[in-house]
Order: sequence, then structure tokens, then C-alpha cells
Amino acid sequence: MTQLSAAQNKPSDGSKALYGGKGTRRITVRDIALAKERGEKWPMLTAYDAMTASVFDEAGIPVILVGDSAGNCHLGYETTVPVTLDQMTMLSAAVVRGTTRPLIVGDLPFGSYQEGPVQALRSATRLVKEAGVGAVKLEGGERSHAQIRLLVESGIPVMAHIGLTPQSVHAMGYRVQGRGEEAAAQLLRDAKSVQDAGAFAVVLELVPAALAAEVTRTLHIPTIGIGAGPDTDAQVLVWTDMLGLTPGRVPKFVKQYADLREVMTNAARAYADDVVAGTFPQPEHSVH
Ligand SMILES: Nc1nc(=O)c2c([nH]1)NC[C@@H]1CN(c3ccc(C(=O)N[C@@H](CCC(=O)O)C(=O)O)cc3)CN21
Ligand SMILES: CC(C)C(=O)C(=O)O
Ligand SMILES: [Mg+2]
Repeated sequence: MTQLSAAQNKPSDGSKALYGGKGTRRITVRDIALAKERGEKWPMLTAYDAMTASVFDEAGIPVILVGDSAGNCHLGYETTVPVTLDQMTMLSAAVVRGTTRPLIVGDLPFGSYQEGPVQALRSATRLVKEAGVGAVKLEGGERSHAQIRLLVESGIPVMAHIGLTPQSVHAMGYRVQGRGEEAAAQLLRDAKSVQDAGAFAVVLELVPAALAAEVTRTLHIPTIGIGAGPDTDAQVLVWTDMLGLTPGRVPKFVKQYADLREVMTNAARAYADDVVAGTFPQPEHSVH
């Protein structure tokens, strides 16, 4: 085992960076903290299954979020609201099994932590013990302070999530947050509150770029932006959005890096055409 060297300010496995580093052991929240000190930007992606997660591991993605966006991106619901803790436990366990290097963060679904800190600890404990995640994420700033505090005191690293919090869609819609003086001040209070509660990082969703930059300068924990401009410490995207697999509209902050829907549709049609024409299977696909 190599020792963590705070003096050299490097990840403990000797690799140079979260992304592009060569280490094979799991990335920890300590490595994430050191990246902010180095001023290093890093990428996060969601994943909901072992196979997709193994691709992102191979690509060097250092942090994978098993998002409750699995609700609309993997399970066919309209929103994230119906997703259950049982479902998140199963999907998180698959992502852990499919990876060796990335830190796996399990999203706590709606209804699994809002009752209070004790419920939050019971839910987070399932993701840690049954799925094997290295951290959990929950939505809310000041309103989730007590939950974050108890989880952190209990030894579970917590990623916070403020700005647009999709589990509250029925109350807030999918609107930009932190616009105007009052709302900006509230977002800053939320950011400081989750940091004070012990969160190791915070997602800023759909907030004005200048405000996200201010939060990033103010906090000592890393900020992870989604629709929050270029000046956060990290970025996150939903994997089916950036690879062109999400059915229907995607948020305008998404950059699409591939069109997997087209690739898969063409492949399925080519296979179907072969079957109908009798050109698949060929002798090499048969046993004799
Ligand atoms: N496929 C997918 N991608 C996501 O990024 C995502 C999910 N699902 N599900 C959970 C949450 C919900 N998110 C959303 C959903 C909708 C908008 C949206 O419609 N935004 C408008 C802008 C609204 C405004 O300007 O006020 C847009 O057109 O992008 C944004 C984020 C982000 N998360
Ligand atoms: C969009 C990210 C931050 C998320 O919470 C999810 O994918 O569920
Ligand atoms: Mg989520």
C-alpha cells in the first residue's frame, strides 16, 4: 500500500489526477478533496447498470452517480418521484459490481430521508451495506442539514444537491433556481449549510453561471455543476442524455457526444432484415 502524501498533495495511489490517473484502488472522498486543492476539474456521469458503469470506469471517469434519474432514464417513469430505495439498492449494487476504480455515489430517492435524520441513516445504511456504495447523495440545503450531519457523524460520506431539486418537481417545477437577489442569497445559505453539516461535495443544478462561480469560490468543498456554467469544480451529466439515448427532449444544458439511439436502431434493423431475409445465421454462426 502506498501512503497518502498530503505534502505532495497527490492521490494516495501515486496517480496524478482523478481523471487520467493510473490507480486501480477505489477513489475516496479524500481524493476528491485533494483535487479541489490542486484546482483540478473532474467529470462525473450517472450509470444505472454494471455494463455501462464498466465502460465509464474504463474511460477513466473517477466518480459515478447512481442517480434517481434512473426513474425516467432507466425504469420508464415520467419523473424521479416514484423511485424506491429497493430499486436504488439493486441498481447501485450492480454499478459497484461493474467497476473497480470510481467512487460510487448512491442517490437517496424521494421519501427515503425526508422524515428526518434517523430515516436518512437507515436508508443510507442500506446503500452502504447492501450495495457497497462509497457515498450517498440527497437533495436539499438548509432543510436537509440535520440529515447530512447525522450521516457524516455515522461515517457515511454525503454529497449534497441544491438549486433545482427534481424530487420537488411538484412544488418547484423544472425551473432555474437562484435568480434574483433573494433567491441567490438563499442558494448561498444552502451551500454553506451543507458544507457546515459535513458534506464532501455539492451538486449545483440549473443555477446561473455567475452564482455557481461565486458558490465555488466561497466553499472549500468541491461544487459539481449541471446546467450551472463552466466555473464549478466538476461537471455531471445524465449518461443517456450525453450519449443520445434518452427518449424525447433533454434539458438544454446537455451536450450530446454520441447518438447511441441511431446506432442501436440501425443495428436492430440490420439484424431484423437479416433474419427476415434468411441471411443470418451464416454457417460460422451455427454448430455442426
Ligand atoms: N434525462 C434527464 N436528464 C437530467 O438532467 C435529469 C433527469 N433526466 N431527471 C432528473 C433531473 C431533472 N432534471 C431536469 C429536468 C428538466 C429540465 C428542464 O426542462 N429545463 C429547461 C429549462 C427551464 C428554465 O429555463 O427555467 C430546459 O429547457 O432545459 C432541467 C433539468 C435534471 N435531471
Ligand atoms: C442529475 C444528477 C445530479 C442526479 O441527481 C440524478 O441523476 O439523479
Ligand atoms: Mg438525483
